[in-house]
Amino acid sequence: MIEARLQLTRTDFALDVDLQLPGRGVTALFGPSGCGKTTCLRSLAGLERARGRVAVNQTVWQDDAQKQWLPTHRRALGYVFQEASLFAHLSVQGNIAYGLRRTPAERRKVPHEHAVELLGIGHLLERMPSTLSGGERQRVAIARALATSPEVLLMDEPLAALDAQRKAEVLPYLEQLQRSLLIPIVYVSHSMDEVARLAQHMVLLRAGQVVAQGAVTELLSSLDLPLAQGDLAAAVVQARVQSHDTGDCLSTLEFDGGKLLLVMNRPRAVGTLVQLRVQARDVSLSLSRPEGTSILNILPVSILGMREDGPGQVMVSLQAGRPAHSAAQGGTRLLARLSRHSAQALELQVGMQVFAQIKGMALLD
Ligand SMILES: Nc1ncnc2c1ncn2[C@@H]1O[C@H](COP(=O)(O)OP(=O)(O)OP(=O)(O)O)[C@@H](O)[C@H]1O
Repeated sequence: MIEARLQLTRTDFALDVDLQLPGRGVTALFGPSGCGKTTCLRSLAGLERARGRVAVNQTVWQDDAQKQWLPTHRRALGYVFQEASLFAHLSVQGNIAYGLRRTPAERRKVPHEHAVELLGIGHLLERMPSTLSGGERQRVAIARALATSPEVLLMDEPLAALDAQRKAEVLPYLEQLQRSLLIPIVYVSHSMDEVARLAQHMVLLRAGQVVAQGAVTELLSSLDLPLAQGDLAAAVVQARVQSHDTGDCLSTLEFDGGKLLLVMNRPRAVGTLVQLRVQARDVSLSLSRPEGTSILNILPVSILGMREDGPGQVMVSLQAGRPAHSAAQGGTRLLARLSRHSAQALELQVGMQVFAQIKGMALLD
């Protein structure tokens, strides 16, 4: 668990946040350019001198009320910058060993071979940084940060300096880290695709303040947040591959709310976890189950909320798998963007059970 209360004032900017971040998985710091994501991350690391309190797993890194302050090198953290900052005069092996030397023996929990293996850089150990691609350099920088056995990994847009191909090369390693590490990762990004793919938790920042923090799937579909507004609004669905029909290239995916069918040219193994992005504009609603339609995915859903969304449009938040009034937790959130005319014609109301037709969805990988 990471708790941080941070305040910092600059001429044109003030950071004032109170964060409670889970002790596992990836938390994304998300928001528009200049909202304070990097400042927040640097303040957590002690690279900026914000006022307040920071505690990681009950270890206090900073508490101004108690006049406590640990400098960055005494905080058990790994920091990955946008551009990998490797020591040019040291080999890959030397760079990783440098991180290791910095760590007291009693704190070494991640064997250096494990960091090397997780990032797939075993074959690069003798190489010098100048001979590496951008993606490889960044993987080495992440391994070096991990080799220090941090209690938390702080990453500031680690993919931002990479082209699309390099990004695609590094992303699977980040996913792997997320799955196999027991430490939390705080990940700055302004790319919703990255957030949807990597993060389970999200802090939404605007002008130095927290607009909302919570599960990514919930924040994406909260009608009172800007993420669930406009033409690009989308929900993320976590699912598991249940079976694959090779004849039709059609996979059946199981999720908390039912089953979905997806044409997959490159089928994933049964049991694989996948994430799907379902755009609000690709979901339409009907009062009864449509028949004789080419649409593969039709789900019974209940209406959680509705909100005007631009001229003549309505955004509807939906719950698949559990009735809206059910006390049971769970189910999966979806969004549908409809014309106000249709919403009125169907007399849609909060709490109603309807059918969602999903015209398309994208696999996030
Ligand atoms: N060293 C600095 N001195 C003065 N102002 C700064 C400094 N660094 C950042 N700022 C300002 O502080 C605010 C927050 O910057 P920050 O870099 O944290 O935002 P961000 O959300 O990470 O932005 P981006 O997505 O563009 O990287 C901005 O208004 C920025 O101009």
